[in-house]
Amino acid sequence: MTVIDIPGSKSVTARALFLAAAAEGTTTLLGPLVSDDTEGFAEGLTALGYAVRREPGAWHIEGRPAGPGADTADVYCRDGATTARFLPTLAAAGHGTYLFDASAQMRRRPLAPLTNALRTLGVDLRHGEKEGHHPLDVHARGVKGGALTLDAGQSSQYLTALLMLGPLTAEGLDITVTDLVSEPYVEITLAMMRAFGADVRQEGRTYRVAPTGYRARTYGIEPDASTASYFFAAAALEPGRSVTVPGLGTGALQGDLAFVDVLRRMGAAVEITDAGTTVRSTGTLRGLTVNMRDISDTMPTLAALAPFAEGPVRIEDVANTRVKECDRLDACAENLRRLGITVHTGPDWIEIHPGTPTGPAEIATHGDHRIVMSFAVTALRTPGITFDDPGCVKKTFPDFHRVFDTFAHTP
Ligand SMILES: O=C(O)C1=C[C@@H](OP(=O)(O)O)[C@@H](O)[C@H](O)C1
Ligand SMILES: C=C(OP(=O)(O)O)C(=O)O
Repeated sequence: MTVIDIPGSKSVTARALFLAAAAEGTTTLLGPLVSDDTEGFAEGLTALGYAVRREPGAWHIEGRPAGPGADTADVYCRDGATTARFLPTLAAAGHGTYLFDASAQMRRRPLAPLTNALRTLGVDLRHGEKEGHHPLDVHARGVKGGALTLDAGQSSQYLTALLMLGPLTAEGLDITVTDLVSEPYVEITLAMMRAFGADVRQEGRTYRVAPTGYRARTYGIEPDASTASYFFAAAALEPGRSVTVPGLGTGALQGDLAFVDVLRRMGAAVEITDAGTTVRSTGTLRGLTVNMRDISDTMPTLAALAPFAEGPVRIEDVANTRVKECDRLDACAENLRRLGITVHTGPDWIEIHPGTPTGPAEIATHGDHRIVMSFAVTALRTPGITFDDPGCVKKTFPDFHRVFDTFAHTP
């Protein structure tokens, strides 16, 4: 059995940084993810005038309940959608003029439902080049609050950003969603807001947030469940292998841990305890049809594992994976075909047929960390796989190649 220590969750670290910055007092985050996304978030906070002190294993943030310390700031959000969507929302609660920009891909990714909602709340917000996209200027003068209707059918991050804004408004916020993807990420948001002292209630499709502000605390970041999926998939693939990820067990916040239920349906042995999760190969990997709307960051992991299943693997309801770091449905199909695998795709689905992937082949990463980490699983059984941009794993797991290679060579 191999035990793998997975770095901290990107989603939990990003929320914790927002909540800590908005809280009364100084927060210490234990085990934050150190990667391009979360360093970009922390640097964005620093640019906005928050005091963030980073030491190995612990980040300390002095909260500013009244909003950013800077009157003006230029914030570069890099490639991280949590940064690009959460930070302008945090800044809106303060007083000042803040300019936000992001990577070329992040500029392409949608933002309009969030920025329109902020405008409905009275925030003076202007898009610099294209309506509904980065770059944007926020002329902040506090947010009164009120009621909103939101379409979060393309990204739950719009809802998360607005929920976290709620306690910082003068009168509170009621948000009614007409559509919602990636719902388990909203559960993370609600749990973490409450852990920082917020009063937020869900009544059907309406979320009611009271204007309480947040309280600082010491907060431990759990390992990243999406990152763990590559190791779980590798364990399910390799006869005789098993992997245990400590710290991701029954109490885990992240919905992406449900990826192990998909592996269980395919034939892997899965055990989830209070202490962690273990996946073991049984030598069987069945095909299946699975809806991954709730856990779509693990769609590429399953797609890359799929050729080794005994029957076709069909993944449904994942349209929003087309607006992530790349168009992930097309990127998975393109790369599987490069390996000689038969694949069909539709607007929101992909179907992968059993086959023996054959190299040599270069994987077109499209700068997407998840394409690299997913096809590293395929590469365990496919000699000759290389990546056109292996370094793009820095977005969430800079040390991925070393850790995965060590894992692959440990019996
Ligand atoms: O809130 C979050 O931390 C995230 C929500 C999900 O995005 P969508 O809601 O856009 O699917 C997920 O894909 C992303 O990696 C992180
Ligand atoms: C989609 C992702 O990231 P984000 O939307 O936070 O940029 C991801 O990490 O797979």
